[in-house]
Amino acid sequence: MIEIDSITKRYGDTTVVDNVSMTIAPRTITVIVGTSGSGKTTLMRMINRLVEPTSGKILIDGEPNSAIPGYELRRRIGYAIQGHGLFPHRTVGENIATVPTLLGWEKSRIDAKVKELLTLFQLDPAAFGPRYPHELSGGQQQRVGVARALAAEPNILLMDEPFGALDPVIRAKAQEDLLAIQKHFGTTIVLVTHDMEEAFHLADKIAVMDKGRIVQYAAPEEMLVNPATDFVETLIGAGERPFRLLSIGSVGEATEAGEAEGEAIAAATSQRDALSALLWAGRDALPVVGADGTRLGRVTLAGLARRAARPQ
Ligand SMILES: Nc1ncnc2c1ncn2[C@@H]1O[C@H](COP(=O)(O)OP(=O)(O)OP(=O)(O)O)[C@@H](O)[C@H]1O
Repeated sequence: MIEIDSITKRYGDTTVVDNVSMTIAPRTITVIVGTSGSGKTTLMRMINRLVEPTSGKILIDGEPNSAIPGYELRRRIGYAIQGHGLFPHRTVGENIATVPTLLGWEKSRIDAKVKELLTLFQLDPAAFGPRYPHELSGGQQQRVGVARALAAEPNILLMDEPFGALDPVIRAKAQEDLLAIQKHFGTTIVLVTHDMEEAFHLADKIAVMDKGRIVQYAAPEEMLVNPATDFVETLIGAGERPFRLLSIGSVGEATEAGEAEGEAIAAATSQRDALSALLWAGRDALPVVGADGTRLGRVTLAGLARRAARPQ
């Protein structure tokens, strides 16, 4: 659990984060959105003390982060940023091993961890471990960046625009990977993004920042139905509301009994992408398959239309 208590950051006369309080529940994904310069990155960096607050405090599992030594913060809180921040002269394996090496883990334990993470991110350890970052695609580098952030088994992961530089197809895949990894490790994730679609797809809770303050901190559905201010409503995009609702849910949750013709959709796909696939295929229904390829039922236009309507 992360408890942010009346935290303020000033640079000279400028208040960048203004008396923010919020509690982030364990094993959830919290997404921070807001206009450029609203203080999102600064707020996040105060969690792992890359930025020291002017006033206020932050508790990590009940303990003030100011009382936790630096090496311990690095172990407990992973950090992944846009552009991956990989060390260019270290191999992929060495990059992932950075924090475990600093912490003095035994070599066999480090090697096992590197192998586990590369496998989890669908990168063959024998092929990718010895390569250098410039020998990887942008999407592969991004995965290595997240793998490195997870290497010391942190229970908190901070991510600053982690998918910002990726093209839409790889970005969607990276988001699915993140959801799977969050489930696998039970990590508490705080993620900053400019992309509202990404926010609605990933978040358990969304925090909207404006001029250093949190103007709304709520579950995505709640924010859609009851935006706290005009600013929040504008940010969500009123015309996008039905589609945002569909972004929140997976096809698995919308699967109905019955048969359908056409190219199957994976249960993990967002309902929004399923709607798009249905419209593009010109069909009323498409089959749904699980991760192992088994038929689960079908997803229908009518079913998705019901889910896109304003919640009662
Ligand atoms: N070290 C610093 N010294 C002075 N001002 C700073 C410093 N770091 C950040 N700021 C200012 O604080 C404000 C908030 O910055 P921050 O990076 O937290 O915003 P953000 O919401 O993450 O923005 P973006 O979405 O553009 O990344 C900006 O106006 C920025 O110029």
